[in-house]
Amino acid sequence: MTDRITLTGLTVTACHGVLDSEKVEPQPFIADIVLETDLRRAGASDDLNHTVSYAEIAQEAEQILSGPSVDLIETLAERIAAAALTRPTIEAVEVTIHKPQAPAGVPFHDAELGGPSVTVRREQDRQVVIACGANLGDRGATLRAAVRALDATAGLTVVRISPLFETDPVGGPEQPDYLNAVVLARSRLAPHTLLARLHEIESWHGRVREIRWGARTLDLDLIQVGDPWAGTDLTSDTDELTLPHPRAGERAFVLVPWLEVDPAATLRVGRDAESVTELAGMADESGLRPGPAWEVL
Ligand SMILES: Nc1ncnc2c1ncn2[C@@H]1O[C@H](COP(=O)(O)OP(=O)(O)OP(=O)(O)O)[C@@H](O)[C@H]1O
Ligand SMILES: Nc1nc2c(c(=O)[nH]1)N=C(CO)CN2
Repeated sequence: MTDRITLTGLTVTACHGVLDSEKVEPQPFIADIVLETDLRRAGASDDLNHTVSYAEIAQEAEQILSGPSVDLIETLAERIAAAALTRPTIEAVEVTIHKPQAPAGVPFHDAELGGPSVTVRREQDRQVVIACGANLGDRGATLRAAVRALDATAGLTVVRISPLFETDPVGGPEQPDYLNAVVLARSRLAPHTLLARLHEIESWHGRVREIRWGARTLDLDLIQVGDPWAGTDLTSDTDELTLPHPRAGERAFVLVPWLEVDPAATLRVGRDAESVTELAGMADESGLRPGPAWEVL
């Protein structure tokens, strides 16, 4: 995403440095912070909750800069970047720390903006689980194209693709059998950006939403973002986006392919990270059969 929020010239006088004199004689430290984040939703809604408050980021950085003394400006940059990345909507952050009056034994031309600086860039990197299904048209070709489109998404890398399963439809009106698969990916993208991308790929394949659980050319569901076992997964509880996917834990057509790409997978159920193997053991697997090989599609 090329959208950015930029904070330039945040200045704090503090005692960071390797030299003993720097520990007692305050000098200015200046931070420039660039947050990479998808601003389309906030731009459309005018809602602060859909973006990141620059004031919050600035105050947090100010606290780090005026906090306990450290030796290196690298440490300050790293800490500011790590704090910014705790927000789910920030895809990446670049932090530059200037130390214009650093005692380096040489004169710098500009006492306010010259001198040494360090820049670090850190990216979000989360595991993403996406369930894919199709039961209209050339199901295999559609799923193949969808996986390609996922992998072509900037900020998302497909890591593993499960085998295809031929599955009986679960719920909804009478309809043809599905082909289902699960894709494991890594991504820096915020959950709403991921969802928007899944909808975009669905729409390229003529996906329409008329009947709940009705037949569809392509269905891409966001099952989980982050790792519940490590406590790093993201949750969301709106109709627009519910994370983890509220019905994933009982769907054999999601759980069984998921185990193929991650036998140790866990799914958040309430406060717990539950083993997907155990959940699959409780789900009704009778409607699942091996599907065609991806290679023959
Ligand atoms: N985790 C999620 N993944 C995909 N869509 C979601 C998720 N949470 C909420 N939604 C919302 O659900 C709405 C309906 O999605 P969709 O048409 O794919 O449902 P469905 O596949 O028929 O049913 P189900 O949600 O049971 O799989 C979408 O508008 C989407 O915004
Ligand atoms: N077998 C099968 N049944 C379903 C599927 C699906 O992908 N496979 N998707 C649904 C809504 O997402 C509803 N029912």
